[in-house]
Amino acid sequence: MKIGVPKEIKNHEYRVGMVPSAVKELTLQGHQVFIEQNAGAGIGFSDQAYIDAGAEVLATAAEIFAIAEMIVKVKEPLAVERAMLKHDQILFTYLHLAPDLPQTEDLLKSGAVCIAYETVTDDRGGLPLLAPMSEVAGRMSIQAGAMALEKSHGGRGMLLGGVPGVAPAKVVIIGGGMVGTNAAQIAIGMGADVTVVDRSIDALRRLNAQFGAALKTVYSTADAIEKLVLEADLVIGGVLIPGAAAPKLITKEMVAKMKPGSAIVDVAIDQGGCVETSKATTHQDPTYIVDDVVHYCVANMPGAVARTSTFALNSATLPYILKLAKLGYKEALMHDRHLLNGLNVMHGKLTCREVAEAHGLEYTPATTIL
Ligand SMILES: NC(=O)C1=CN([C@@H]2O[C@H](COP(=O)(O)OP(=O)(O)OC[C@H]3O[C@@H](n4cnc5c(N)ncnc54)[C@H](O)[C@@H]3O)[C@@H](O)[C@H]2O)C=CC1
Ligand SMILES: CC(=O)C(=O)O
Ligand SMILES: [Mg+2]
Repeated sequence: MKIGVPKEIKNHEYRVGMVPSAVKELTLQGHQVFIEQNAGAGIGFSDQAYIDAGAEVLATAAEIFAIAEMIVKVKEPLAVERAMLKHDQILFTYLHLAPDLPQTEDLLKSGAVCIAYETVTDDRGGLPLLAPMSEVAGRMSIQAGAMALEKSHGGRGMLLGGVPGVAPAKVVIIGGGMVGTNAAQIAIGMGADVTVVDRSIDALRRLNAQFGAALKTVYSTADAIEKLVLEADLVIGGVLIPGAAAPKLITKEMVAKMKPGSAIVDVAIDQGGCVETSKATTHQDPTYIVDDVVHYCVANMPGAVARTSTFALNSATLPYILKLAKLGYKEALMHDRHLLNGLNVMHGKLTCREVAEAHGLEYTPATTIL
């Protein structure tokens, strides 16, 4: 198969869809890989490293989209990229379609076969292609929150761990999955007073077993969230209903009643955010203030630590890339129900129920059109 890897163009996005060693796996199996010039340059992968792995370097994204049967990316395609997609071309990347109608409409129009990393599932009920980036973003969320609490960023001027004789900051994490668990690990490590809220008792049980008395766990209700958020110095938003727009668990009224100078890091912003006052920001200008509360809502957090993130992401995606390249999308999807869960759009039809519901569009079960 001909596989194309364009350079990412989102603000401060230095990740790349494939590292040179992954390219080599593909070329050793007889596939052709085309990579855009300088696609990995931001994180130390030279064009020569890709050539040595057997890839061909092309000067522009247009050439990559024109030649490739499968496009492998990291972030959702921006409008200029969407315009280059072709009927029956495979697009394998993060999509986050539920909060993004313009992208959904463009992908439907393209006729492409769009498989979203974030809705691919596994046998243990996990999301194996979201997990590595949630680990990164969960860990980063506490760094970002610690900065937001500094006076110069609009925060209350608090150190997360406090010091002897001064109490630590209160960190409340909404959602105890991958993001929440990794946020808890770092916040506990920094000495903060940490509480995780989840609606899954199993998630709370797992967290309790992992962190013991260092972590408080609370069952998620609107009342519990309100009480905790009003006492919090830092709130981390890490909830997810796979494929769907994030539920707005923190209302603008709650935000208005939060302590002045407190901070919210809404990691769930890629699915629209779980805080009513959240709107997506960029690494260039990551925070803004509403009602004296600092909001950090960067939708591509792992892009800031792009080298770590690219290795972590590509280790997870490579087996699926190899499978799609070897079998083609029809056979690969028909033989792997977990990969099939990743199929969001195909030949002008919406095949992800949650995305269809989010936009009030027609849902077509993938098995009826494959
Ligand atoms: N901004 C960024 O750069 C990044 C954002 N993310 C996003 O972070 C979010 C979380 O991802 P993961 O942790 O991997 O998901 P996950 O599926 O591992 O965890 C989500 C948790 O939310 C819980 N939950 C759902 N509804 C809830 C409710 N009403 N109250 C409390 N808890 C609730 C679930 O029970 C689950 O434990 C996703 O939207 C993901 O796309 C992930 C990576 C990077
Ligand atoms: C998952 C996601 O949105 C990211 O890694 O940027
Ligand atoms: Mg206030």
